[in-house]
Amino acid sequence: MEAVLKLQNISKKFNDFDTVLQEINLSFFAHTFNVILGQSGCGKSTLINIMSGLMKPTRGNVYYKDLDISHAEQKEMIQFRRYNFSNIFQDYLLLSELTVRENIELGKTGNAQDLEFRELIARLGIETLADRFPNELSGGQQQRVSIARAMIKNPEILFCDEATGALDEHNSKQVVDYLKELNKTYGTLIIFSTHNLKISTVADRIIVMKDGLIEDDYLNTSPRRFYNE
Ligand SMILES: Nc1ncnc2c1ncn2[C@@H]1O[C@H](COP(=O)(O)OP(=O)(O)OP(=O)(O)O)[C@@H](O)[C@H]1O
Repeated sequence: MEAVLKLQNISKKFNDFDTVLQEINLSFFAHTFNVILGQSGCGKSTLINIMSGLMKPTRGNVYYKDLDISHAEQKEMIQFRRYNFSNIFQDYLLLSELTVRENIELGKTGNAQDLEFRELIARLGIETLADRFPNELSGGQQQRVSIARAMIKNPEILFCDEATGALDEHNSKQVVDYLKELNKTYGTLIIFSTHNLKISTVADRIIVMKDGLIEDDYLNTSPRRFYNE
């Protein structure tokens, strides 16, 4: 099977002394749900930023299929990311003066690849919330809106950096169940970072990070669902 995303010898230093990532080699395959598991400060966000093209590595290369995205010009990268990648973060980053529908529609490309709005919000269990404003929603609902905004362009890869970090256990499990559903329905390759071992059990593959290194990398033969079984 050919990798969709391939990291070769990725290292990152923020100054001459602190090496945050050391010689990381990883390949990610189409339609899979991957978790990067590690304690706070081990380098998960830095790795996700580099592999999604938001940050340049100090050394090494990131390939999307045959394209080296780690050395692309910023303008080229913005255009590339617009159609192929989406990121979600711990903060939902919704615009408070826009409704849920308007926030989600910001993510559209206007191309045929865009998903159908109604179907997508139904898959995320937020179909009754389209006309509300973000401050009328719970944290879990706001994160599902930010997932819908990221997903509406039907990206090939969805990067989720501590996307459940601000949620309680119940809402975290619900959000990862919904992500799993999107991964199955649309075939989106998901790369999800977390420090929460329980949350990682939904994944097809678990990559364990420690101090800027990959400590373990294994397939999960029986990925679980929390609620929607
Ligand atoms: N822009 C930066 N400048 C200097 N050091 C940085 C910068 N960004 C991150 N670091 C350092 O890199 C290390 C890894 O940080 P990173 O945010 O990647 O870890 P993490 O595993 O995502 O942690 P968390 O789960 O707390 O977000 C930390 O020691 C952090 O202080």
